[in-house]
Parts: sequence; C-alpha cells; structure tokens
Amino acid sequence: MKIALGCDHGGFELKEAVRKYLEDREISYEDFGAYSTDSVDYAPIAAKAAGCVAKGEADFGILICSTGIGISIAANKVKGIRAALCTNEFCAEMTRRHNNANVLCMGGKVVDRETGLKLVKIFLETEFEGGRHQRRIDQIAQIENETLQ
Ligand SMILES: O=C(CO)[C@H](O)[C@H](O)[C@H](O)COP(=O)(O)O
Repeated sequence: MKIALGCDHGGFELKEAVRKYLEDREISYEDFGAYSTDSVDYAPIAAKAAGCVAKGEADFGILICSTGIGISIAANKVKGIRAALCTNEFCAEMTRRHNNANVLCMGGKVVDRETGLKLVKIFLETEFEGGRHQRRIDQIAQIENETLQ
C-alpha cells in the first residue's frame, strides 16, 4: 500500500504524526509537503497529492489543513477523487464502506493527534462494500463527466 500525504501549515503537526504512524508500520508514502509550519497554500499541495492517487501512483491520500475543509474542497476538484473530511471514527469507517473514499481529509485544529491516528487506521483498514454503493459512486462519476451547460 502507498499513501500520498499532504498538508498546509495548519495541518503540519498532525501530518508529521501520520507520517510517523506510516513509517512505524512500514507503509510506504510520498510526502507532498508542507515540510514546516511556515504559511503555505493548501490547494497546490492537494492537487499534487490527489493527482498521485487519481493516476494510480498511490492507493490513498491523507490531506490535512487547519479545518480540513479547504484541502478537501481542492482535492475533490481532481477527477476520480472522492475526498472525505472526517472528524470521527464513524465517518472514517462509513466513507470507506459506502463512498469508497480514496482521500481522507482531517483538520489539524479539529481532531487531536490520538483521534487523527485512529481515523487513519480505520480509513486504511476498512473495505468498500460495493453493491448499491457502487451505483451511487457511478452516479457521482457521471456528474464529474457531464459538460457544464
Ligand atoms: O483550514 C484551512 C482552509 O480550510 C487552512 O488550513 C488555513 O489554515 C486557514 O484558512 C487559515 O489560514 P491562515 O493563513 O493560517 O490564516
């Protein structure tokens, strides 16, 4: 399994904790930054990490900004990305089981380190259920493919 990691200054501390979590478990990753708490814009980092997932170069993405909102909005602009902003364990589980989310987004100023790492574990270990949920994901993809009128 390979993970595409990304954050801005607001998500840096939690991203570093996630990076250590992955390293401790020998899960491979590519870190698209940020690499410090210096102020940086989240959208280009989201685009690079989400693009890596969309191209099949990583299995999942994990993106973190202060709230998780901006970075999830940006990631969801990348075709093929289903980025889910999660704040609790239930959402992390359900977005894998029902939405087949391929990017987990979190707010570094919303969830604490312990919660954030729990969400990562659940997200990476939960399987998509398929069935009626695949139909709904196909409908989302159809929206993505429709030309704007
Ligand atoms: O949460 C965010 C976007 O949804 C970002 O992480 C920013 O931190 C947030 O917008 C605050 O920006 P600032 O430049 O740190 O004031």
